[in-house]
Amino acid sequence: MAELIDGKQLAKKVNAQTEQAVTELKTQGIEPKLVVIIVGDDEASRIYVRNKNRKAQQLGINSETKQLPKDTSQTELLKLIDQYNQDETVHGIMVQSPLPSQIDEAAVTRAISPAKDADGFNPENVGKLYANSDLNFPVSCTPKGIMTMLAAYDVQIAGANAVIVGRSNIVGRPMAALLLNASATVTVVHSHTQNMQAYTREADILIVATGIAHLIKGEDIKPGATVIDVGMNRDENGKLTGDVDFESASKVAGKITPVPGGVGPMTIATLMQQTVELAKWSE
Ligand SMILES: Nc1nc(=O)c2c([nH]1)NC[C@@H]1CN(c3ccc(C(=O)N[C@@H](CCC(=O)O)C(=O)O)cc3)C=[N+]21
Repeated sequence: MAELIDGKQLAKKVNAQTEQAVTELKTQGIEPKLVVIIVGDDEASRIYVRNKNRKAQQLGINSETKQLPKDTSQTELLKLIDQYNQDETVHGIMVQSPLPSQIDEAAVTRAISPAKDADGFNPENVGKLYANSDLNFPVSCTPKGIMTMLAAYDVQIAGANAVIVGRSNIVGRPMAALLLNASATVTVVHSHTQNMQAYTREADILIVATGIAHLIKGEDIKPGATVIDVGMNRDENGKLTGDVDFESASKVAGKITPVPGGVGPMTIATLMQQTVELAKWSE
């Protein structure tokens, strides 16, 4: 049986470090502040945002949620973002997905100041990630949190075959860049890939981020591989399940993340960590 990569437990450790960093910043007169903007009333979004606020409060991070009506225009949203860009008490800004159809997500990511980009989605920061910059800059929290998980569980990255299933801007692409920067041999497979299993079966590190429940089964995994499941799918009963069939996969993998209790808690912990980093870098 595979070793469990316990995201919930690791998130606690990361959060404890963040809390410590917040205490230190406050002695220098800096109070880290995160602003979360929600447009509309998506049920899942509200739950995530409530969890984020609770976590921020626990760690001493000042968090403000700005709830906007679902018919908010793009112009109004961009104007609000600009106000937060100018506000010196704000260190991190994020706009929760999904957004209503009248709003262009790419325009929103461009509008958030790169120095306050809590999600790391601004193209300037994405460019630094791809260029393997050694400057300080924020990175998408889910893949950044996964790198923390791999390090904490002593997963060898340099020279490993890393296969990423999914090519989203939020997970697949930045994950590929981070692993390449850490000297893995990186392959990205996606919906147009022919014979996906031929790739996944060669992966020493397999990251699955597709939104397709149970896409990856034990037979698709190289024995002993590290399997990271980014999926967050709700089944008919509202139960959370990943993109990996944990039952069969955990018999083949060497290390594996559960859902829930894997990548999810690390995403939030990384968002908190990154907010504090943004505050630190703003000095
Ligand atoms: N701009 C933006 N940035 C985001 O980072 C972002 C977003 N929009 N929109 C929505 C998604 C989703 N997301 C999650 C984070 C943590 C859990 C999480 O902690 N999940 C727990 C359990 C949750 C449960 O049981 O419902 C777990 O996996 O153990 C889930 C989902 C961040 N997102």
